Amino acid sequence: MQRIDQIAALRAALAPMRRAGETIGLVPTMGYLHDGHLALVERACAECDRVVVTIFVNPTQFAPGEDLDAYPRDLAGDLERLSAYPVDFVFAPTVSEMYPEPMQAFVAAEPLGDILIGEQRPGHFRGVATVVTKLFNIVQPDRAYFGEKDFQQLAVIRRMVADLAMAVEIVAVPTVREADGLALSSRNVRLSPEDRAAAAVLARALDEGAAMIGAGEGDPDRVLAAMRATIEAEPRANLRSLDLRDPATLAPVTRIGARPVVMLVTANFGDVLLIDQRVVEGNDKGVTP
Ligand SMILES: Nc1ncnc2c1ncn2[C@@H]1O[C@H](COP(=O)(O)OP(=O)(O)OP(=O)(O)O)[C@@H](O)[C@H]1O
Ligand SMILES: CC(C)(CO)[C@@H](O)C(=O)[O-]
Ligand code: BAL
Repeated sequence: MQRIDQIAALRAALAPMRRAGETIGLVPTMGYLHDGHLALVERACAECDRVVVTIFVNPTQFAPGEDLDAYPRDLAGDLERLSAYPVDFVFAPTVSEMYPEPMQAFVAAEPLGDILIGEQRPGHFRGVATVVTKLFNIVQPDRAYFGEKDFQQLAVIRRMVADLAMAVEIVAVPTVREADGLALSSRNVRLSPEDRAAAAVLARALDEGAAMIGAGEGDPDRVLAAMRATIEAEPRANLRSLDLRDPATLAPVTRIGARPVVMLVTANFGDVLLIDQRVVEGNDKGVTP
């Protein structure tokens, strides 16, 4: 495993591999790696001849006042964790390597990036779409791996790749969870012990919604009301958003039927914003019991 921090050096190292017909997998991350990231790495290693993991806390996806400075970082620990996998390159550029000059070209992710989390974090998905495009241009991967936990991010990237005819296959990896259901996230480390324990309520609410839908509930408002009550019963949770949407378009769903739906939640515990999601297959009853 080779650590590279220059764009030109990574391109030079990958070029002969690409010419030799080897497939290249890309796992973009912001570091502070946990088992969720490692599930992406493991999948990439299983499916691609060469694997590049990128570690870059991208400033352009953080709005002023967000947690850019507080975002956890541990490059030495990340390299140690990655050394257990057959990763070829860890690309960990500095901000000035990625953005040597103020940017004048961006990838807009609209309107999909303006709704839901985009309303809470204006400009976030423009920053994500732009840096992911830049990473795609640097690495030119055959496949790129993203977690379902960041469900809207995955939807934005899929649309970007389709709309702009990017030659990369997007692979979605299921969310890895703690024993109590909490989705692994780099930000979990910033939770107080009390908030960490309380945060499991998000996964419990998602389970509850899934169970209602599985039992035949067809009214999204009833599902969301039950989930909201569960989350609001936890005093440490500050619910920011709770939505039930079409997984492909993220459009609101008025009736749950045979088609899958996705439940999306964001909540603050202290100043830490957590997100979670769950896709449910829908039900063929479409009735409110
Ligand atoms: N629990 C998880 N299971 C599977 N994939 C995950 C999980 N958490 C993050 N990922 C994926 O890892 C990639 C890098 O994510 P990132 O570095 O932002 O980590 P993160 O833990 O999501 O951080 P944060 O939630 O604090 O933003 C993304 O594609 C993300 O969806
Ligand atoms: C995809 C990504 C690495 C872009 O900075 C980031 O948004 C993340 O870690 O999910
Ligand atoms: N996992 C998404 C990156 C962010 O929160 O900025």
